Amino acid sequence: MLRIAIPNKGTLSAPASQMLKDAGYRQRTDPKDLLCRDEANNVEFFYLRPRDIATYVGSGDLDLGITGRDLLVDSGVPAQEVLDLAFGGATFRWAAPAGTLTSADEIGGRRIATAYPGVVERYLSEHKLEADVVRLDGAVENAVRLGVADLIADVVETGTTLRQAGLVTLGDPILRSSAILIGREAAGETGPAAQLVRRLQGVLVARSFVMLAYDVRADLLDQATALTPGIESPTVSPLHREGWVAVQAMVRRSDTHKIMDALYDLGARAILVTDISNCRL
Ligand SMILES: Nc1ncnc2c1ncn2[C@@H]1O[C@H](COP(=O)(O)OP(=O)(O)OP(=O)(O)O)[C@@H](O)[C@H]1O
Ligand SMILES: O=P(O)(O)OC[C@H]1O[C@H](OP(=O)(O)OP(=O)(O)O)[C@H](O)[C@@H]1O
Ligand SMILES: [Mg+2]
Repeated sequence: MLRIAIPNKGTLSAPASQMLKDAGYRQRTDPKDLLCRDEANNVEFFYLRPRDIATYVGSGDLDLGITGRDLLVDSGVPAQEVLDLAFGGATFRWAAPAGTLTSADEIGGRRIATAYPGVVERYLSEHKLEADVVRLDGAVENAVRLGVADLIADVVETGTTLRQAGLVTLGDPILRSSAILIGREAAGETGPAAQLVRRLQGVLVARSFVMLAYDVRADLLDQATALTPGIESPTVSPLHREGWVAVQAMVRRSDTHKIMDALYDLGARAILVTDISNCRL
Protein backbone atom coordinates (compact mmCIF):
# COMPACT_ATOMS: atom_id res chain seq x y z
CA MET A 1 0.00 0.00 0.00
CA LEU A 2 1.33 3.46 -0.94
CA ARG A 3 1.82 5.62 2.18
CA ILE A 4 1.39 9.36 1.76
CA ALA A 5 1.85 12.24 4.21
CA ILE A 6 -0.42 15.24 3.95
CA PRO A 7 -0.77 18.35 6.14
CA ASN A 8 -3.19 17.90 9.06
CA LYS A 9 -3.52 21.67 9.70
CA GLY A 10 -2.46 25.06 8.37
CA THR A 11 -2.61 26.83 5.04
CA LEU A 12 -1.80 23.75 2.94
CA SER A 13 -4.14 21.28 4.64
CA ALA A 14 -7.54 21.93 3.03
CA PRO A 15 -6.25 22.54 -0.52
CA ALA A 16 -4.07 19.41 -0.36
CA SER A 17 -7.07 17.27 0.65
CA GLN A 18 -9.22 18.91 -2.01
CA MET A 19 -6.67 18.20 -4.70
CA LEU A 20 -6.47 14.53 -3.69
CA LYS A 21 -10.28 14.32 -3.71
CA ASP A 22 -10.30 15.86 -7.19
CA ALA A 23 -7.81 13.15 -8.19
CA GLY A 24 -10.26 10.47 -7.03
CA TYR A 25 -8.80 9.60 -3.62
CA ARG A 26 -10.70 9.17 -0.40
CA GLN A 27 -9.98 11.79 2.27
CA ARG A 28 -10.80 12.04 5.96
CA THR A 29 -14.25 13.38 6.86
CA ASP A 30 -13.30 14.51 10.38
CA PRO A 31 -10.50 17.13 10.54
CA LYS A 32 -9.23 15.44 13.71
CA ASP A 33 -8.56 12.12 11.97
CA LEU A 34 -4.85 11.38 11.54
CA LEU A 35 -5.19 8.43 9.18
CA CYS A 36 -7.39 7.59 6.21
CA ARG A 37 -7.18 4.33 4.28
CA ASP A 38 -8.32 4.36 0.69
CA GLU A 39 -8.64 0.63 0.04
CA ALA A 40 -9.99 1.06 -3.47
CA ASN A 41 -6.83 2.89 -4.58
CA ASN A 42 -4.45 0.99 -2.31
CA VAL A 43 -3.28 4.18 -0.63
CA GLU A 44 -3.00 5.19 3.02
CA PHE A 45 -2.93 8.89 3.98
CA PHE A 46 -1.18 10.05 7.16
CA TYR A 47 -2.12 13.53 8.41
CA LEU A 48 0.98 15.20 9.81
CA ARG A 49 2.36 18.66 10.58
CA PRO A 50 3.64 20.08 7.29
CA ARG A 51 7.01 20.75 8.92
CA ASP A 52 7.38 17.05 9.81
CA ILE A 53 6.37 15.67 6.43
CA ALA A 54 9.81 15.98 4.82
CA THR A 55 11.32 14.13 7.79
CA TYR A 56 9.03 11.09 7.30
CA VAL A 57 9.58 11.03 3.55
CA GLY A 58 13.33 11.66 3.82
CA SER A 59 13.72 8.73 6.22
CA GLY A 60 11.81 6.45 3.85
CA ASP A 61 9.07 5.73 6.42
CA LEU A 62 6.49 7.25 4.10
CA ASP A 63 6.61 7.03 0.30
CA LEU A 64 5.38 10.49 -0.70
CA GLY A 65 4.24 13.69 0.97
CA ILE A 66 2.67 17.07 0.30
CA THR A 67 4.43 19.99 1.93
CA GLY A 68 5.82 23.45 1.12
CA ARG A 69 9.02 23.87 -0.90
CA ASP A 70 10.34 26.18 1.84
CA LEU A 71 9.71 23.46 4.45
CA LEU A 72 11.49 20.85 2.35
CA VAL A 73 14.52 23.13 1.94
CA ASP A 74 14.42 23.97 5.65
CA SER A 75 14.47 20.31 6.65
CA GLY A 76 17.62 19.55 4.66
CA VAL A 77 16.52 15.89 4.36
CA PRO A 78 17.24 13.71 1.31
CA ALA A 79 13.82 14.07 -0.31
CA GLN A 80 13.12 15.75 -3.62
CA GLU A 81 10.41 17.68 -5.37
CA VAL A 82 8.35 15.34 -7.57
CA LEU A 83 5.59 17.74 -8.68
CA ASP A 84 4.67 21.41 -8.13
CA LEU A 85 1.02 21.38 -7.04
CA ALA A 86 0.38 25.07 -7.84
CA PHE A 87 -1.31 26.09 -4.58
CA GLY A 88 -0.02 27.53 -1.30
CA GLY A 89 2.15 30.01 -3.18
CA ALA A 90 4.25 32.36 -1.03
CA THR A 91 7.68 33.94 -1.03
CA PHE A 92 10.28 33.62 1.69
CA ARG A 93 11.94 36.97 2.27
CA TRP A 94 14.11 39.19 4.40
CA ALA A 95 12.34 42.09 6.12
CA ALA A 96 13.55 44.85 8.42
CA PRO A 97 12.10 48.04 9.93
CA ALA A 98 11.70 50.76 7.30
CA GLY A 99 14.77 53.00 7.16
CA THR A 100 17.22 50.55 8.77
CA LEU A 101 18.76 48.10 6.30
CA THR A 102 18.62 48.91 2.60
CA SER A 103 20.05 45.80 0.96
CA ALA A 104 20.36 42.07 1.59
CA ASP A 105 24.17 42.56 1.48
CA GLU A 106 23.91 44.18 4.90
CA ILE A 107 22.58 41.16 6.78
CA GLY A 108 26.05 39.86 7.73
CA GLY A 109 26.71 40.21 11.47
CA ARG A 110 23.03 40.94 12.29
CA ARG A 111 20.53 39.03 14.39
CA ILE A 112 17.97 37.30 12.15
CA ALA A 113 14.73 35.92 13.61
CA THR A 114 13.11 33.07 11.70
CA ALA A 115 11.06 29.89 11.98
CA TYR A 116 13.06 28.54 9.01
CA PRO A 117 16.68 28.39 10.26
CA GLY A 118 17.62 25.78 7.65
CA VAL A 119 16.68 28.08 4.77
CA VAL A 120 18.47 31.05 6.36
CA GLU A 121 21.63 29.10 7.15
CA ARG A 122 21.78 27.70 3.62
CA TYR A 123 21.56 31.25 2.22
CA LEU A 124 24.24 32.51 4.61
CA SER A 125 26.65 29.73 3.73
CA GLU A 126 26.00 30.11 -0.03
CA HIS A 127 26.71 33.84 0.26
CA LYS A 128 29.66 33.37 2.66
CA LEU A 129 27.97 35.51 5.30
CA GLU A 130 27.89 35.07 9.06
CA ALA A 131 24.93 36.12 11.17
CA ASP A 132 23.21 35.25 14.41
CA VAL A 133 20.10 33.15 13.66
CA VAL A 134 17.38 33.46 16.31
CA ARG A 135 15.07 30.45 15.95
CA LEU A 136 11.39 31.17 16.71
CA ASP A 137 8.21 29.16 16.20
CA GLY A 138 5.96 31.82 14.68
CA ALA A 139 4.71 35.42 14.90
CA VAL A 140 8.27 36.24 13.83
CA GLU A 141 7.27 39.76 12.76
CA ASN A 142 7.16 40.72 16.46
CA ALA A 143 10.79 39.80 17.04
CA VAL A 144 12.27 43.10 15.88
CA ARG A 145 10.03 45.38 17.93
CA LEU A 146 10.63 43.16 20.94
CA GLY A 147 14.37 43.66 20.51
CA VAL A 148 15.52 40.06 19.93
CA ALA A 149 16.48 40.58 16.27
CA ASP A 150 17.51 43.25 13.73
CA LEU A 151 15.64 41.65 10.85
CA ILE A 152 13.50 38.63 10.06
CA ALA A 153 13.26 36.00 7.36
CA ASP A 154 9.70 34.77 6.94
CA VAL A 155 6.89 33.65 4.67
CA VAL A 156 5.22 36.56 2.86
CA GLU A 157 1.99 36.04 1.02
CA THR A 158 -0.01 39.29 0.84
CA GLY A 159 2.53 41.33 2.85
CA THR A 160 -0.18 42.46 5.32
CA THR A 161 1.55 41.03 8.39
CA LEU A 162 4.83 42.76 7.49
CA ARG A 163 3.12 46.11 6.91
CA GLN A 164 1.27 45.90 10.21
CA ALA A 165 4.58 45.29 11.99
CA GLY A 166 6.25 48.28 10.26
CA LEU A 167 8.64 46.04 8.31
CA VAL A 168 9.66 46.30 4.67
CA THR A 169 11.12 43.58 2.48
CA LEU A 170 14.79 43.58 1.64
CA GLY A 171 16.11 42.46 -1.74
CA ASP A 172 14.78 39.60 -3.85
CA PRO A 173 12.90 36.65 -2.33
CA ILE A 174 15.21 34.05 -0.78
CA LEU A 175 12.95 31.48 -2.39
CA ARG A 176 9.56 31.13 -4.02
CA SER A 177 7.50 28.44 -2.39
CA SER A 178 4.35 26.51 -3.22
CA ALA A 179 2.88 23.19 -2.21
CA ILE A 180 4.84 20.31 -3.73
CA LEU A 181 4.66 16.54 -3.84
CA ILE A 182 7.89 15.12 -2.45
CA GLY A 183 9.49 11.68 -2.56
CA ARG A 184 12.90 10.12 -2.04
CA GLU A 185 13.24 9.73 -5.79
CA ALA A 186 11.38 10.61 -8.99
CA ALA A 187 8.07 8.76 -9.37
CA GLY A 188 9.09 6.72 -12.45
CA GLU A 189 6.80 5.59 -15.26
CA THR A 190 4.83 2.75 -13.68
CA GLY A 191 3.56 1.72 -10.27
CA PRO A 192 1.26 3.32 -7.71
CA ALA A 193 3.40 6.46 -7.19
CA ALA A 194 3.49 7.13 -10.93
CA GLN A 195 -0.28 6.68 -11.07
CA LEU A 196 -0.78 9.22 -8.27
CA VAL A 197 1.48 11.72 -10.05
CA ARG A 198 -0.45 11.25 -13.32
CA ARG A 199 -3.75 11.79 -11.52
CA LEU A 200 -2.46 14.97 -9.86
CA GLN A 201 -1.10 16.19 -13.20
CA GLY A 202 -4.60 15.60 -14.61
CA VAL A 203 -6.08 17.81 -11.90
CA LEU A 204 -3.48 20.52 -12.56
CA VAL A 205 -4.27 20.55 -16.27
CA ALA A 206 -8.03 20.51 -15.62
CA ARG A 207 -7.63 23.51 -13.33
CA SER A 208 -5.55 25.59 -15.70
CA PHE A 209 -7.23 24.78 -19.04
CA VAL A 210 -10.78 24.99 -20.41
CA MET A 211 -12.28 23.40 -23.52
CA LEU A 212 -13.20 25.92 -26.19
CA ALA A 213 -15.56 25.04 -29.05
CA TYR A 214 -16.64 27.28 -31.92
CA ASP A 215 -17.85 27.33 -35.50
CA VAL A 216 -15.89 29.14 -38.17
CA ARG A 217 -15.83 29.50 -41.94
CA ALA A 218 -13.51 26.88 -43.46
CA ASP A 219 -11.45 29.54 -45.26
CA LEU A 220 -10.65 31.13 -41.87
CA LEU A 221 -9.64 27.83 -40.25
CA ASP A 222 -5.88 28.43 -40.37
CA GLN A 223 -6.22 31.83 -38.70
CA ALA A 224 -8.63 30.42 -36.12
CA THR A 225 -6.47 27.44 -35.20
CA ALA A 226 -3.44 29.73 -34.91
CA LEU A 227 -5.37 31.32 -32.02
CA THR A 228 -6.35 27.91 -30.59
CA PRO A 229 -3.57 25.44 -31.42
CA GLY A 230 -4.62 23.17 -28.53
CA ILE A 231 -2.14 21.00 -26.67
CA GLU A 232 -1.63 18.34 -29.35
CA SER A 233 -3.76 19.69 -32.17
CA PRO A 234 -7.32 21.09 -32.40
CA THR A 235 -10.20 18.79 -33.41
CA VAL A 236 -11.88 19.99 -36.61
CA SER A 237 -15.27 18.49 -37.58
CA PRO A 238 -17.47 19.13 -40.60
CA LEU A 239 -20.69 21.07 -40.10
CA HIS A 240 -23.93 20.52 -41.97
CA ARG A 241 -23.74 24.18 -43.01
CA GLU A 242 -21.77 24.40 -46.26
CA GLY A 243 -18.32 26.02 -45.94
CA TRP A 244 -18.22 25.99 -42.12
CA VAL A 245 -16.39 23.75 -39.63
CA ALA A 246 -16.57 23.17 -35.88
CA VAL A 247 -13.35 23.41 -33.87
CA GLN A 248 -12.53 22.15 -30.38
CA ALA A 249 -9.32 22.92 -28.51
CA MET A 250 -8.00 23.27 -24.98
CA VAL A 251 -6.91 26.80 -24.06
CA ARG A 252 -5.37 28.27 -20.93
CA ARG A 253 -8.11 29.40 -18.57
CA SER A 254 -6.34 32.76 -18.07
CA ASP A 255 -6.37 33.43 -21.85
CA THR A 256 -10.01 32.42 -22.42
CA HIS A 257 -11.61 35.85 -22.82
CA LYS A 258 -8.81 37.29 -24.92
CA ILE A 259 -9.03 34.31 -27.30
CA MET A 260 -12.85 34.44 -27.45
CA ASP A 261 -12.70 38.13 -28.40
CA ALA A 262 -10.12 37.43 -31.11
CA LEU A 263 -12.16 34.50 -32.49
CA TYR A 264 -15.32 36.59 -32.57
CA ASP A 265 -13.51 39.40 -34.38
CA LEU A 266 -12.26 36.85 -36.90
CA GLY A 267 -15.84 35.73 -37.59
CA ALA A 268 -16.16 32.61 -35.44
CA ARG A 269 -19.55 32.10 -33.83
CA ALA A 270 -21.22 29.81 -31.27
CA ILE A 271 -18.09 30.10 -29.12
CA LEU A 272 -18.58 27.89 -26.07
CA VAL A 273 -16.37 27.39 -23.02
CA THR A 274 -16.58 24.25 -20.90
CA ASP A 275 -14.74 23.40 -17.69
CA ILE A 276 -12.65 20.25 -17.75
CA SER A 277 -13.34 18.27 -14.61
CA ASN A 278 -10.39 15.94 -15.11
CA CYS A 279 -8.09 14.66 -17.82
CA ARG A 280 -5.19 12.38 -18.65
CA LEU A 281 -3.05 13.82 -21.42
N1 LIG B 1 -0.04 33.04 4.19
C1 LIG B 1 0.72 32.01 4.53
N2 LIG B 1 1.17 31.89 5.80
C2 LIG B 1 1.93 30.86 6.17
N3 LIG B 1 2.32 29.87 5.37
C3 LIG B 1 1.92 29.95 4.09
C4 LIG B 1 1.11 31.01 3.60
N4 LIG B 1 0.85 30.78 2.30
C5 LIG B 1 1.50 29.64 1.98
N5 LIG B 1 2.14 29.14 3.05
C6 LIG B 1 2.94 27.92 3.07
O1 LIG B 1 2.42 27.02 4.05
C7 LIG B 1 3.49 26.30 4.66
C8 LIG B 1 3.45 26.53 6.15
O2 LIG B 1 2.37 25.84 6.62
P1 LIG B 1 2.19 25.64 8.22
O3 LIG B 1 0.97 24.81 8.39
O4 LIG B 1 3.46 25.20 8.83
O5 LIG B 1 1.98 27.10 8.70
P2 LIG B 1 0.65 27.93 8.68
O6 LIG B 1 -0.19 27.62 7.47
O7 LIG B 1 1.06 29.32 8.89
O8 LIG B 1 -0.13 27.34 9.95
P3 LIG B 1 0.19 27.59 11.49
O9 LIG B 1 1.08 28.78 11.58
O10 LIG B 1 -1.17 27.83 12.05
O11 LIG B 1 0.81 26.34 11.99
C9 LIG B 1 4.77 26.84 4.05
O12 LIG B 1 5.15 26.00 2.98
C10 LIG B 1 4.37 28.19 3.53
O13 LIG B 1 5.14 28.64 2.42
O1 LIG C 1 1.96 38.07 3.93
P1 LIG C 1 0.77 37.63 4.70
O2 LIG C 1 -0.43 37.39 3.84
O3 LIG C 1 0.46 38.54 5.84
O4 LIG C 1 1.07 36.16 5.29
C1 LIG C 1 2.29 35.81 5.89
C2 LIG C 1 2.14 35.63 7.36
O5 LIG C 1 1.24 34.56 7.62
C3 LIG C 1 1.89 33.56 8.39
O6 LIG C 1 1.69 33.75 9.72
P2 LIG C 1 0.58 32.93 10.57
O7 LIG C 1 -0.69 33.71 10.67
O8 LIG C 1 0.47 31.56 10.05
O9 LIG C 1 1.23 32.93 12.00
P3 LIG C 1 2.61 32.22 12.46
O10 LIG C 1 3.68 33.22 12.20
O11 LIG C 1 2.40 31.97 13.90
O12 LIG C 1 2.78 30.97 11.67
C4 LIG C 1 3.36 33.77 8.05
O13 LIG C 1 4.20 33.22 9.05
C5 LIG C 1 3.47 35.26 7.96
O14 LIG C 1 3.57 35.82 9.24
MG1 LIG D 1 1.96 30.11 10.29
